Amino acid sequence: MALQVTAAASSTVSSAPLAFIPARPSTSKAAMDLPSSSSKVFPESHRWPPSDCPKVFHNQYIRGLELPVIDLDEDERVCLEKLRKACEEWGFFNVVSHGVPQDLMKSMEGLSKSFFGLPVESKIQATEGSWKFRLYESFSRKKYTACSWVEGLNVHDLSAIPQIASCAWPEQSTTISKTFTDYLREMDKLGKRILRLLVLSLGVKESTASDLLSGCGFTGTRFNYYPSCPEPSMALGLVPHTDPNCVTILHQDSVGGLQIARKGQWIAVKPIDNAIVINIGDSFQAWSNCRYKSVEHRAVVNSDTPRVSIGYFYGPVAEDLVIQAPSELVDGDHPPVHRPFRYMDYMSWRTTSNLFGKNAFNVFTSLDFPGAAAAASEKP
Ligand SMILES: O=C(O)CCC(=O)C(=O)O
Ligand SMILES: [Fe+2]
Repeated sequence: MALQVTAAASSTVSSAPLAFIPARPSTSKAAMDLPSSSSKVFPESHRWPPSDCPKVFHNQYIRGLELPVIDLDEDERVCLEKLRKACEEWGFFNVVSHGVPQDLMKSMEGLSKSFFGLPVESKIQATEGSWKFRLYESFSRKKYTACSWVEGLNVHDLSAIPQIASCAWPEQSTTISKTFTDYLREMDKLGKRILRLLVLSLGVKESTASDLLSGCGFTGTRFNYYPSCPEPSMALGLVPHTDPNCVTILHQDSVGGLQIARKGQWIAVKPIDNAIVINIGDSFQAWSNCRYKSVEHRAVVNSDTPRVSIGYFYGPVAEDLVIQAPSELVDGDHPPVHRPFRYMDYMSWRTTSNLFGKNAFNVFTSLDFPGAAAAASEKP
């Protein structure tokens, strides 16, 4: 059975398959290939096939195609209406008056830059264990032809904070642990607040959504560092993808590089001072019965200025939470689009599937899943 969402997603710009070559260099090989960011040599390991290369510059913003801005201090009814429109039309928006102290955001940005500025060996040493340090690699070695122009630090376990702080900044580890913890607490508060508003903006009562609201929390955070790149038009910072969780909170510096797929083109997102970018993840798309969609996005790089971004992923943490649209969102005009699923199963599927971009989600949640599973084992 053809899925509504599959059809919609296939019209996005990024559905063009990224070339598939199973063998990829190991992390250390990729690191060895990578020149220091000041070098003018572009390593072949990072050259993407022309069809995947970005044609829109990091700062090629289009007037009139800016992300909606939601002021969280506005009257709740007005805010919900704007939110609904932003989610239906974009799947991405900026929030202002979000309550996260500006100095905390700047401190975190500074810490992130300071961490990525450490020698490679120190970064690897400081992140052994539950921190996963990804060095110039694509999300999955199996899936992609080339490495991404990014260093990424993924954190799934908050108890690792003191370890990284004491390895990376032995002299100030207590203060730095506190900054990390305070920051993540603020992100958690914001994630909770946004998820509730999203539910209400769909006209669903909080009580109906209680399983979702109480079953979501921190599913991870990722620090991205994109060094300046001698050949940005042949490189990708992050490959096109959707986020699997419910709500992503993206804090970026002022350089620019985030691009989102919209109506067949890539739109460069202009950073706004003190604003935070929010996007809908796959799990919320499923819960909303596809009223709100997760949107493919990517990061491009530039030749002048390194960039940092910090993604905070808020989503299902309760193991027994089944992601399923509430009855208010299913009717004759809105038949069920996705099958119910558990987040952990979806995450396992993502790591083993060969599908790119949003296709992994579309196939995994399709209502005729057994047939779709066979399709997924084929090369895209
Ligand atoms: O750096 C960016 O702008 C995008 C980051 C992102 O999409 C992610 O970490 O999932
Ligand atoms: Fe993302």
